[in-house]
Amino acid sequence: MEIIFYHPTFDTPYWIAELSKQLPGANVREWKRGDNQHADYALVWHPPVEMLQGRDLKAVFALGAGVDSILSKLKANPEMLPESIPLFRLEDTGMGLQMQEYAVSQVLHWFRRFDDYQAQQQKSEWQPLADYQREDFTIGIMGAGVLGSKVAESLLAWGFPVRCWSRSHKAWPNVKSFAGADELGEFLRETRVLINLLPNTSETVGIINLNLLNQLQDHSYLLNLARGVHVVEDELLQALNSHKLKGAMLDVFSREPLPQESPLWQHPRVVMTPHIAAVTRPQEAIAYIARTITGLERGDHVSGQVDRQRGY
Ligand SMILES: NC(=O)C1=CN([C@@H]2O[C@H](COP(=O)(O)OP(=O)(O)OC[C@H]3O[C@@H](n4cnc5c(N)ncnc54)[C@H](O)[C@@H]3O)[C@@H](O)[C@H]2O)C=CC1
Ligand SMILES: O=C(O)C(=O)CO
Repeated sequence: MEIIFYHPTFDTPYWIAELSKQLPGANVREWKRGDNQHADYALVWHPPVEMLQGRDLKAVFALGAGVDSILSKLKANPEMLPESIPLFRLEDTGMGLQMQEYAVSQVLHWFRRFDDYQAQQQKSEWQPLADYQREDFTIGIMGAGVLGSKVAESLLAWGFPVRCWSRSHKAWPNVKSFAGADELGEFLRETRVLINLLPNTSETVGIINLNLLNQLQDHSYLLNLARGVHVVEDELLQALNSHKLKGAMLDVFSREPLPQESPLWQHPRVVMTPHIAAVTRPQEAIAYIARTITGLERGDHVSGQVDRQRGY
């Protein structure tokens, strides 16, 4: 079995060595420009079109959870990967735990009013504030998929009321489930902390706009862990400046790196990280890919296949 690997920044020799260990019958090689030799599987992130085009592959694996970048490249170059070749993505592989760490730490930061105490400290002000109550701190998770479910689990464990919104209803214990455009308003009405874990699709671009933010509880918070294009950044600033939103923590931006001139950098109630909420963990990802390839070779049903029509 022949496997080609391409990632612009990963430690390619490590990946090749580990994949070779876990798939003993496979010959794994780094794809380099000009390599037209046969391959059964391709493991990729931001692949050049010529890497995939015209190949008779059994499957392609995206080396991340979101497949928006590869699907947008496919839209511009449909011949890069015919529909008959399945595309897989990473399901969790250690990203769920990282999202839990991120979400829990920031929700607790807001809940314990550390943002207010930081602002007071800057004014040398010693002033205990009233506690927030959990019943006024409903967490609303948009995108109830692999990562959304992990985040919901972790916040339930801290005793917060949790609700989720997705395409179809979920039967998760102790989580109120809302689905589709018809139930979005009801989902938002009681949400105090909105956590975004939607995929980037034509239906979700710009979904977090002023109209949506205005439907949240007053003095709400936004945690964007998914993609920058979900948020209309000017409208987010309007919601912050009107104090409809008390704070926002953003891991992702419509342009990355965030341009120096963006007012988000300096906003006193915005905190940010440079797209690190959950990164691909090589060991877990390699184990998942090896397991999935083994399953595909046996003809088993395996999970993680992207529905290209749906866009995730
Ligand atoms: N910031 C970061 O470091 C990372 C960000 N991500 C982002 O997180 C996203 C989610 O990842 P997973 O949970 O693995 O995806 P998933 O595919 O398991 O879950 C997606 C969820 O969104 C819902 N959804 C999709 N379209 C919808 C629509 N139009 N209306 C309502 N609900 C809709 C689906 O029903 C599903 O519940 C990825 O697509 C990626 O963009 C993923 C990993 C790291
Ligand atoms: O896996 C993804 O989709 C990511 O955004 C990784 O940072």
